[in-house]
Amino acid sequence: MIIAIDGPAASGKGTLGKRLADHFGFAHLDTGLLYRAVARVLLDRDVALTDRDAAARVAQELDVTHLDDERLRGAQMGEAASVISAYQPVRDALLAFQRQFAGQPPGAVLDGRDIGTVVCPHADVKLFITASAEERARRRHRELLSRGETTDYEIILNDIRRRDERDMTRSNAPLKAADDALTLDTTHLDADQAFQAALELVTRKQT
Ligand SMILES: Nc1ncnc2c1ncn2[C@@H]1O[C@H](COP(=O)(O)OP(=O)(O)OP(=O)(O)O)[C@@H](O)[C@H]1O
Ligand SMILES: Nc1ccn([C@@H]2O[C@H](COP(=O)(O)O)[C@@H](O)[C@H]2O)c(=O)n1
Repeated sequence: MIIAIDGPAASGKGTLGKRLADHFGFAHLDTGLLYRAVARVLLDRDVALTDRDAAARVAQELDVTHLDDERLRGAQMGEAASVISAYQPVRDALLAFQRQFAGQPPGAVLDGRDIGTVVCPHADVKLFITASAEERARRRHRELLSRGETTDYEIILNDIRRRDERDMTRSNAPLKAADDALTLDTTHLDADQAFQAALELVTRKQT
């Protein structure tokens, strides 16, 4: 069984994905980490993010066993990932791994921007998780502060808006809900309430 979760930055996709995976005993992949990992290698090597060929090469050679580096979760990496993820050769290079991951028994939960539309168009359940930009910025602000990053709420809000705009308007695999996705607005739901609502949607879809 495959559960595909898409949505804009900091909407809670990863949190939900992990909880759903734990609940069902499935594997979970936060696909944003793949793009963040490509960006990290480029930044570490001082390669310009505009160098599409270099980005594609890094994606082709990416070591997917090292996605637990805390640095990947920082604000700079999210922004850089959003730039290089617009390049089709980068996306192509990461596709096979994501599909292979999705195919593992007894099931998998993948979250990202194009899971229901491109990576797993035949997923059993597709969720599109949203929340207002202001609420998402509040969540990310809290998260970054707790991780020791000095950040300003207004800067985060602007970053989120810019990243959403870039992700939604790019020509390759833009962020959008699949036609058969179930949308869940979590603006007024805490993490537990969002999980319960998502679980209900998944269960209803299964029966
Ligand atoms: N419903 C919720 N209410 C409040 N906080 C939440 C909720 N869901 C997630 N969070 C918190 O918001 C932050 C962002 O959540 P998460 O990382 O799951 O979002 P995401 O959509 O996966 O983000 P990204 O697209 O950047 O990877 C985390 O600190 C998480 O603990
Ligand atoms: N399936 C995906 C997942 C992510 N991206 C891009 O990576 C950026 C970082 O993702 P996070 O989920 O970790 O915030 C994101 O802004 C997208 O540009 C993607 O294109 N496809």
